[in-house]
Amino acid sequence: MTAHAVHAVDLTRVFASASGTVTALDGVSLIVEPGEFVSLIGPSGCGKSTLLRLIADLDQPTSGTLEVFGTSARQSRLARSYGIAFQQAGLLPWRSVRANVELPLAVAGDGRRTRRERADHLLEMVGLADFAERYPDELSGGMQQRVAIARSLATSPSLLLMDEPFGALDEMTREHLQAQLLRIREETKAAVVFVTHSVPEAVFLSDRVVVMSPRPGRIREIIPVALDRGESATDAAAADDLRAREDFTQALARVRHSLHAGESAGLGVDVR
Ligand SMILES: Nc1ncnc2c1ncn2[C@@H]1O[C@H](COP(=O)(O)OP(=O)(O)OP(=O)(O)O)[C@@H](O)[C@H]1O
Repeated sequence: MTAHAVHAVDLTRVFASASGTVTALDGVSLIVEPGEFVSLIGPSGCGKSTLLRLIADLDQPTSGTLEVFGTSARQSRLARSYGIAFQQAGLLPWRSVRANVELPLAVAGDGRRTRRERADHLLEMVGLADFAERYPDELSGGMQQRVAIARSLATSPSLLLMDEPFGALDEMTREHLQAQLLRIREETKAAVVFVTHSVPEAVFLSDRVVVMSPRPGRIREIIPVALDRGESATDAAAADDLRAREDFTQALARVRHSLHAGESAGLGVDVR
């Protein structure tokens, strides 16, 4: 039997601070299957980033168990099973675009030629082949984010962890990158855990939307999204059609309803 991409059971994370303790996650259980796209959505402070950081082994749970591809999060990190992209692209300004994408491969000890071939392939994939020699501050925000996504794919991860990667971008760029992400995911077959504040973004991208609630951070509901996305990954008109379709707007309504089910829900969430 193939291992789950992510298998979290009863995860709790309590932070101690001068003003008391904060239960960022309380009894969170979640399975993400290989190749599955799962979004985490919920009001500010409901623990989305905390959950992502635990999966990435950037933080440790207070209690509960967590496996990534059948091993500990730490082993999975060491095996380079996942790539990470955050809201800020986090590129190194003194390295060219290509050198930024090559960085994880350089860290892993890959040779110069392998690195270059892989980086050029990934830049092609995100539509930036002509910008390999440029430097990050010569690129727009959307282009920088595409470089960050290319970099997160450098080691061919089976899991992508993305924390609001399009959060700082304008609506047009955002929708364009959502389509690119759909296509990249089709090509790489990677599982994705994707944190967002946008209901339409979550519905457009996900196989399942995990709705979370705060204080303490819990999973309120997991909503399956069964949409035939057709050519949306490659055809902007098809993506527009999808966003106007009744099954799409019904899925939006379903997620919004779940978000609003709690008294404090809706805060910090884009429910347009
Ligand atoms: N290192 C930390 N020390 C203390 N408290 C923390 C720490 N990290 C997170 N928290 C608290 O844990 C809770 C969950 O935070 P988290 O960042 O996971 O929420 P989030 O859902 O990602 O929020 P947002 O949507 O605003 O990014 C919050 O109350 C936050 O203040």
